[in-house]
Amino acid sequence: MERIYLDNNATTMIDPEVFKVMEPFLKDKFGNPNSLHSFGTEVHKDMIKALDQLYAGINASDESDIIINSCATEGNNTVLKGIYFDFIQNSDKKHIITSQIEHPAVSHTINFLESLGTKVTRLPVSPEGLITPDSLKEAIIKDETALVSIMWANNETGLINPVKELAKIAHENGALFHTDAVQAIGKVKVDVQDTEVDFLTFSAHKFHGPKGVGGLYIRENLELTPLFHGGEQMAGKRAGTVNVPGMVAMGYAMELATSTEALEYENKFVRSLRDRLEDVINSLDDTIVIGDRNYRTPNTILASFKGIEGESFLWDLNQNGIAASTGSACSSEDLEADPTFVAMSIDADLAHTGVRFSLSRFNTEDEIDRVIEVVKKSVKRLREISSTYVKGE
Ligand SMILES: Cc1ncc(COP(=O)(O)O)c(CNc2co[nH]c2=O)c1O
Repeated sequence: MERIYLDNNATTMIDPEVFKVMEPFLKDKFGNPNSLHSFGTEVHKDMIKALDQLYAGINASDESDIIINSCATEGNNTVLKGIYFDFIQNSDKKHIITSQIEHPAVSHTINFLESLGTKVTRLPVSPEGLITPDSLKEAIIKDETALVSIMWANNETGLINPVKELAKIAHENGALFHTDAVQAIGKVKVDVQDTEVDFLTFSAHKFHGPKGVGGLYIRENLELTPLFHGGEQMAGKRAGTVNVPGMVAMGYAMELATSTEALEYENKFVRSLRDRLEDVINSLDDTIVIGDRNYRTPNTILASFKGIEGESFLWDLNQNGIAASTGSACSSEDLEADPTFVAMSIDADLAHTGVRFSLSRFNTEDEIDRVIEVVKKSVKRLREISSTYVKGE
């Protein structure tokens, strides 16, 4: 059976063209870039090219930093624990503001910092599922709030937060602004100069690069105590031998994912596939799609099917060769109601029925045609055998 992959918010396939660029650095060009001999120095120009691609991809200024690390989880920890070391522990600014719907890489790290004495405010989402500037204005404490950390786009709903406005409010009150942009890169335009964010994190495997490599953007004239200590790699900002194959691959993946043509393809063709599937889901009885599609990343649907446990639906889809998820794979084993649904005060029984479909540029019209047929049959079958579902109740 041909399998259909619709879980791209969890991870994406490496673009074959990216793999071609990466392969030599997994074979002949294996040198340690810190080595002074030719095996080390011969990879420098490729690393510089990769950095140029990353800077261009998010429109970072030459004076800013992009640190190559292992993933967005590391980047989020670096920012949050760096703020703890440099502000919470060593200044009058002891308050961090975040949201109730961050990925665990942010929320669990902030929970840990709270256990160490950090004052934390977790902003609720609006009924539309967004973090509003007004909610930040109410919570921020001038010259006491050290950092505001709000994700650019939510991994479960795809909903996009107004990071430019939120960063402005943070700066007006003497706070720095971090955004976890994992779900935004390659889907919407990410411009760190236009939005004036101070820290931004991303992972290559979310935009058709390899797993195990990510990036942390740090605005010019800012420094944080590093998470790792050791060698002098990344000018002492991130110790450890650089993952050259991953870095080179991530640079090219960033170029391919953020070009004007790529973003146009994502927001026209991929979105048209998403909208076609979403329209069919909306046509089914007792289903809801979370969030206004015009305020979501173009590839994501988080839908709730009354009377059908999310896990059961996923199993049925998987039996038909279709890969989706109940939300973040990091918590897909967790049957707790999806925090996003709870934060948006969606009925508890619906919160257990969330299924996320996340498309990519590698999906086709024929695939979506088959997904639509399977979804309609699965929903019908699962409701027929449901002991709780009564149409319209
Ligand atoms: C918003 C966001 N931040 C951070 C991460 C962590 O990225 P990593 O460090 O590269 O693992 C993810 C991964 N999100 C998901 C992983 O599986 N399903 C998801 O939605 C994410 O979606």
